[in-house]
Amino acid sequence: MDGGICLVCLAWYEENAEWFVWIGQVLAAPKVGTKNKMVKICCIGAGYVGGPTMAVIALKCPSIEVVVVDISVSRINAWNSDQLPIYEPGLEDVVKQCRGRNLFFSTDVEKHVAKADIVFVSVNTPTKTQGLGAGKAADLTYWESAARMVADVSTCDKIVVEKSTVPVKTAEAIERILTHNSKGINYQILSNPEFLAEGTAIQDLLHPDRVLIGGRETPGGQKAIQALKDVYAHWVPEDRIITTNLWSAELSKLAANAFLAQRISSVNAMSALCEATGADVTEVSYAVGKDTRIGPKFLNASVGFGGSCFQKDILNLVYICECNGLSEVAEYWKQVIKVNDYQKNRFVNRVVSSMFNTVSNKKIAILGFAFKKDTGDTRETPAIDVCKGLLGDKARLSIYDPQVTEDQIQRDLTMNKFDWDHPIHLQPMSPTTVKQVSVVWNAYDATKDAHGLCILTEWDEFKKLDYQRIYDNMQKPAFAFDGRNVVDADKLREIGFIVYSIGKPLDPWLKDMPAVA
Ligand SMILES: NC(=O)c1ccc[n+]([C@@H]2O[C@H](COP(=O)([O-])OP(=O)(O)OC[C@H]3O[C@@H](n4cnc5c(N)ncnc54)[C@H](O)[C@@H]3O)[C@@H](O)[C@H]2O)c1
Ligand SMILES: O=c1ccn([C@@H]2O[C@H](COP(=O)(O)OP(=O)(O)O[C@H]3O[C@H](CO)[C@@H](O)[C@H](O)[C@H]3O)[C@@H](O)[C@H]2O)c(=O)[nH]1
Repeated sequence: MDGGICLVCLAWYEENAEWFVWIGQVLAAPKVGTKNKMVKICCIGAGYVGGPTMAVIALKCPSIEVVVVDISVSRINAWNSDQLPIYEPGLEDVVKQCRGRNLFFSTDVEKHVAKADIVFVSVNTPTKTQGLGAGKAADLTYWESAARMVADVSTCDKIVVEKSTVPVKTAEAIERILTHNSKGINYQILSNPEFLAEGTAIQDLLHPDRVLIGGRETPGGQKAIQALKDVYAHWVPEDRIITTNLWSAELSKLAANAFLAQRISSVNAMSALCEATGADVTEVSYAVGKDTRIGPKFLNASVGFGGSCFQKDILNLVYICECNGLSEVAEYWKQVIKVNDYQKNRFVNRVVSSMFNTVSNKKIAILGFAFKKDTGDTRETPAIDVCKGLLGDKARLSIYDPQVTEDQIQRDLTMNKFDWDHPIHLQPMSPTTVKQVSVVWNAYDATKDAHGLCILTEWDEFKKLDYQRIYDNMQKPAFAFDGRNVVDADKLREIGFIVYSIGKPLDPWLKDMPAVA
């Protein structure tokens, strides 16, 4: 009789197995964001992304407690002081409104991770410098150690959010680490890549074009997506919150950066052709960008793109393509970086060849060192390559940037490629200095007695300088090389400068100089 009942049950269970699995997953999904429970968010990594992103979440969600944790004591101390560790317009105001209310910065990583419902992981994911995939693949050491720590210390169910930019399929690896010894704790992994740009981070976070959330297509995964959506819904319109599967979200981040960087390399490639033909790259960009299918943004020719993301993420994409046997696709994206390197070299060659083929012992003023305006960030800034190129030709450099310290500049000019994003280099380094380099605190000191000046960052103040005063205090002939097309070249020529602007018809002086490779 008993056996008969069991058989009936079994048949019924088999018929409804899918339903049972669904119910099981819903019950097992992390109990996050349920009514009457204050959601606790912890973000691992208090850097350029973790700090501003969490500050905006805290600002917009007063009912959520947000703690940002980091292993770097100096960074956390700075976040808790009046001198925030990063410069971003509007950031200080947001932090001041929330810090101590529902926004906290701490080095007590384990304590805060243990209790959090949602853990964002926003640690650095630099390019590997050694071993398999060195120079291309993403180094996930910091991500992996963060994930292992989460698994070790967790005391409640968690949604773990990939905020860092990671290779596609990373979530699978993270899932394995978390669930291998889960001690009954349920984890859901979400991919929620960040699209903010530095210098406009707060505005980008307050008014994002889109928020992307990728998760598993299981009921548990969907529930986790909804919990994160609920956080963003405090201020982001629903139609801007896109949900996808995990791999689409991970890959979309790399794709977006590759597309953006590709536009810059395209316009920079055109700038070389403009110089050779007498076309003007600004006019070409304007005409091309007027096509609504192309659009006007991100078409400014420059000395090259910089920043911690574009090169790293494209190299990562190239590596993933190669690993998947897609060598033609890998080659296609590699070209974006090759053109960027070409553009930086072309600029250095132009400076040297214009100045009688040598800058040895000549003073060159470098105006701007950050990778773009409104940030003090120098990671992968084109200024590093340009300065190293000029130093290679034995120039003496006098550098001015309104937001970058002497210590940072010296460190950047002595560091090896790809080393900058590894935590050991976030610590103070031995005071090796490049003797041919001096760092000054205004553009007039930098240019005094200089043979030439190079504008490498588009800081607004460089548009408004008194170029007559600068010219009067420089050696003659006085050269101006505008790597960002910020100055009025005609006005400078009237003053007496010999001017080079990226992608513009060449000054007669430069035309007569030997061809630039
Ligand atoms: N900078 C940007 O504009 C930007 C924008 C979008 C995405 N991203 C991506 O976001 C991620 C973070 O970038 P970032 O610019 O904020 O980097 P960052 O170097 O400024 O910050 C990362 C922080 O993580 C900390 N950290 C590393 N391992 C840790 C650990 N195990 N526990 C605790 N803290 C740890 C480091 O000390 C550092 O302070 C990267 O993957 C990057 O590609 C960056
Ligand atoms: O028309 C342009 C636009 C930008 N740049 C240069 O490109 C680099 C990158 O600029 P930007 O993209 O504005 O700054 P990032 O902070 O590096 O932001 C990029 O990288 C982030 C990290 O992944 C992403 O989140 C952002 O969406 C993406 O724009 C800088 O050197 C700019 O000067 C140009 O040369 N020409």
